[in-house]
Amino acid sequence: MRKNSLIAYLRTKRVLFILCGILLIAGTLVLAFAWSAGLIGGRITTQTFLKDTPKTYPAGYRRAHGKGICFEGTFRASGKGVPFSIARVFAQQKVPVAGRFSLGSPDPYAPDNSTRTVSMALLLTADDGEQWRMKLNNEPFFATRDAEGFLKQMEAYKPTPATGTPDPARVAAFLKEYPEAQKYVKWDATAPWTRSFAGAQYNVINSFILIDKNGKKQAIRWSMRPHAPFTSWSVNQRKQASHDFLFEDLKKRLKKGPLYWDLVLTLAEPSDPVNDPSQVWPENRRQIVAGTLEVSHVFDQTNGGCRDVNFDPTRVPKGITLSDDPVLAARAGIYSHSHSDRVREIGYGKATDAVGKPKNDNPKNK
Ligand code: HEM
Repeated sequence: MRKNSLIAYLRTKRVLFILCGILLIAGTLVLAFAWSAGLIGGRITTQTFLKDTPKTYPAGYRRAHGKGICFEGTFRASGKGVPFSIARVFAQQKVPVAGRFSLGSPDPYAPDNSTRTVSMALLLTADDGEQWRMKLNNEPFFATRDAEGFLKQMEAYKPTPATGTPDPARVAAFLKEYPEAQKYVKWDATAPWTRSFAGAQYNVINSFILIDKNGKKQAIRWSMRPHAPFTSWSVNQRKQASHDFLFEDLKKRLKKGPLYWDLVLTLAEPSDPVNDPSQVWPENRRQIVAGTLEVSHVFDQTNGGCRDVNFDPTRVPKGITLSDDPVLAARAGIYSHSHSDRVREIGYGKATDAVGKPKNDNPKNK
C-alpha cells in the first residue's frame, strides 16, 4: 500500500471510529431520556398516575377531585404554633385564605353520594409574602406506604368485565404485597360517610417538619377539625340523596353564617414514622390548636379563583419543610402535571364546561 492511500485509509477508519462513538453517546442519551420519561423499561413516572384519566371527562378539569367549589376565608393564628415554627402564619392575626372543597372522584359531574372522600384545599398567604398550600382529605391515613402502592391498589380493585367486581386473586396479591392496606380496606368498609362538608375533619396524612427560631425541628401532621358536629347518613339516606346534596348543604349553611375549623397540629415523638403515611401515630400525641379557619363564602369554580390553582402540598413557607415521605414527594410531580395539563387545555380554548361554557358543546373535548 502506498503511503498516501495508507493515510487516507487510516483517516477513514478514524472518522468511522469517531462517528461510531458519537452515535453510541447519542443513542445512550436518547435511551436514558426515554427511560427517565417512562417511555421504555416500564418505569413509573408522574405521568403513569395520570395516563388513564384525561379521556373520561371534558378538558380543563382536575385529573382527580374534579367536582369542587371555591371558597374564601380567613385564618386566625392562636400564637401556639410560634414556639415550634418561624412561619409567619403561626403569628399573624388574620391570614387571607383561598380554598376549595371537593369530592374525591375525578368526574366533575359525580353525584355527591358516589364517593366517601371529601376534601379541603387551602392556600394561605402571610404578610411576608410566604405561601402555605395544602390538600387535605377526610381519610385518616393513606392505604399504602408508597405511591406505587396506590397504582397497584387501583389496578387490583378495578372491576373485571366478566363480573363487574374486582378479581379476588388480584386483590389478595395486592394485600400480600401491601399488608398495611388491610387497615384502609377495613376503614373504608366500616367508617361512616360524612353527610356534610361542614362537619368533616380534613387530614394532611403526610408528615412535615416545623423549624423554630433556633433551627430545632419537630415532625408534625395536622388536621382541620370542624366546629360543626359530624353527621353521617344511613345507606338508605345516602342512596336517596340528591345529586348535589353536599354542595347544596354547604351553600345553605354558609347563608346562615361562616363555618369554622381548628388547625390542630399533632407533634410526633421520635419513634413515630414520618416517612410512611399508612401508619397512624398513637392517639396520645401532643396536639396544639395553632389557629382557626373561618370560611365565609363559596363561589363556582368555573369563574376562576381556585379553578386554576395548584394547591401543591410541597409549597410550604419558611419555617416548615417536607419530610422524607415518598408519597408526598410523588404528589408534587403528579399535581404539577395535572395542573399544567388542565391549564393548558383552558389556555388553548379546548375547555368548555370547565370555564362555564355550555356543557359538552365540543365533542373533541370528550
Ligand atoms: C399517589 C397518591 C395520589 C395521587 C396519584 C393523587 C392524584 C391527584 C390529582 C391528579 C389531583 C388533581 C390535582 C390538580 O389538578 O390540581 C389531586 C387532587 C387532590 N388530592 Fe391527590 N393524589 C394522591 C394522594 C393524595 C393524598 C395523600 C391526599 C390527602 C392528603 C390527597 C388530596 C388531594 C386533594 C384534597 C385534591 C384536590 C385539591 C384541589 O381542590 O385542588 N391526594 N390528587
